[in-house]
Amino acid sequence: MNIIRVHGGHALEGAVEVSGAKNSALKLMAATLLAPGATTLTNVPNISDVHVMGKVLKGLGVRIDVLDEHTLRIDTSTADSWEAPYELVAKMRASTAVMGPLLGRFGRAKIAMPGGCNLGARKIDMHILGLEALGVNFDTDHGYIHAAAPDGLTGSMVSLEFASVGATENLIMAAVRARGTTIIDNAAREPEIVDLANMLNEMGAKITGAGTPVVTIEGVEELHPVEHRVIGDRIEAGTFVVAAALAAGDAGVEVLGFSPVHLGMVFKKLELMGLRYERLESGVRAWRIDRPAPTDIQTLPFPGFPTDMQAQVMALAALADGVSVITENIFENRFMFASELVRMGANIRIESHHAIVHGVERLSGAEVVSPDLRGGAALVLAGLVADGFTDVSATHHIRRGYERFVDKLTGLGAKVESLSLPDPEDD
Ligand SMILES: CC(=O)N[C@H]1[C@@H](OP(=O)(O)OP(=O)(O)OC[C@H]2O[C@@H](n3ccc(=O)[nH]c3=O)[C@H](O)[C@@H]2O)O[C@H](CO)[C@@H](O)[C@@H]1O
Ligand SMILES: C=C(OP(=O)(O)O)C(=O)O
Repeated sequence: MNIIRVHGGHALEGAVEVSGAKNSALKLMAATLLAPGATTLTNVPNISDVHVMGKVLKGLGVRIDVLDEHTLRIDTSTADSWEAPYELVAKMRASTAVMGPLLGRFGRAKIAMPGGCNLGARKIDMHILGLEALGVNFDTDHGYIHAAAPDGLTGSMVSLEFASVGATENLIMAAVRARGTTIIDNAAREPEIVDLANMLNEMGAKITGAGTPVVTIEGVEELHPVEHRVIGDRIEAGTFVVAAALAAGDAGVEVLGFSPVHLGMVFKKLELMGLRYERLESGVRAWRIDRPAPTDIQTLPFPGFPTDMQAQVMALAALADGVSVITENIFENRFMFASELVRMGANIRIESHHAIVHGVERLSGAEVVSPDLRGGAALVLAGLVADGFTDVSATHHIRRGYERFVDKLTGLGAKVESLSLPDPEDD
């Protein structure tokens, strides 16, 4: 059993460089399918989700050369399959991001139905409705979605019921090769979507409005391979900013390699909780908050407060001087880590999609289970300031999205170790 053991009470100092954004890199990798030839992606995070997307692409006949730890040369000229199998989609839902590119390239895709995951049901009905508007027929059997556009894709007007990140991305990636113009209304505005549109435009696509609620895509005949740098990971950055808010020494901690503009609402809420920070050329320096003020947060699509930062900020609110209310509007199961935080002495009551967090003066180290990616990271953060040590298990969730998390924290002066312990189930 792999665990992360965190010894509380060690002040953080120095600088940490964040990796490329998981949620950008995965979609950029999928988008390379649209440009036959070799695209080079730099600043790719070395995380397990990227390895899964690599397997998905290889299964489609793509060749991937790892030029260095963060640089992938992805040659899609040999792609000859359009199937994303169950074993990979079940491991990582973002595998469904190949649907739009496969439709754009081959006019067909066979994708395992993703099913639910530990964050909730996570349907893909909006992806399907949007692609149907572009002329795609869907059929499902034996757990697979068969998508086909026998007459090619045709540009259309698509209004999304909700600003879904994945649906917006799949639609953009299909529409770049459609005949005519596609307009996506109520599109998601996340920075990773802007990164995707930027790369596609470098490849020869004609996309305007990415980062706004109305994205217009004029279809083109072909796209060509490029070299593109993945943007810095705003969620990894936000995680380290919360680490600083909990545990930085007097000199503060520098979090580098991302754009603070991508975390506007997170900084606004953290400032109201007492965070002091200064902008640097490629990041921020942040200081510890002596005793955080309580907060009132609701997760929303960008530029609202990101659901992917909710758990980390709840770990901070657990130590606030008062009662915080945190409302989760995006994923129904995203409070699972709260009961683990309660094992560490937090006082949290969940009422439907609201968490009422009564701040306590101290947390105490305990054995806890990482229920998902961000919940796991939040438990490690809580361990930084808990009395004694905290053992966080199910660390594979954390490796999905954090490159060398333990090393980066250790580099800041935290006492954190990766350990392999005998599994109690084996006794
Ligand atoms: C790999 C990746 O980029 N993941 C991010 C992406 O996930 P993802 O792209 O899956 O998130 P969406 O924005 O699509 O989902 C938002 C909500 O809409 C629902 N929904 C979505 C599509 C659909 O067809 N039908 C439907 O009901 C989902 O179940 C969820 O409740 O955006 C989320 C919201 O910012 C982030 O938390 C994830 O980190
Ligand atoms: C929810 C997340 O990712 P995914 O959509 O890949 O599950 C996340 O990055 O916090």
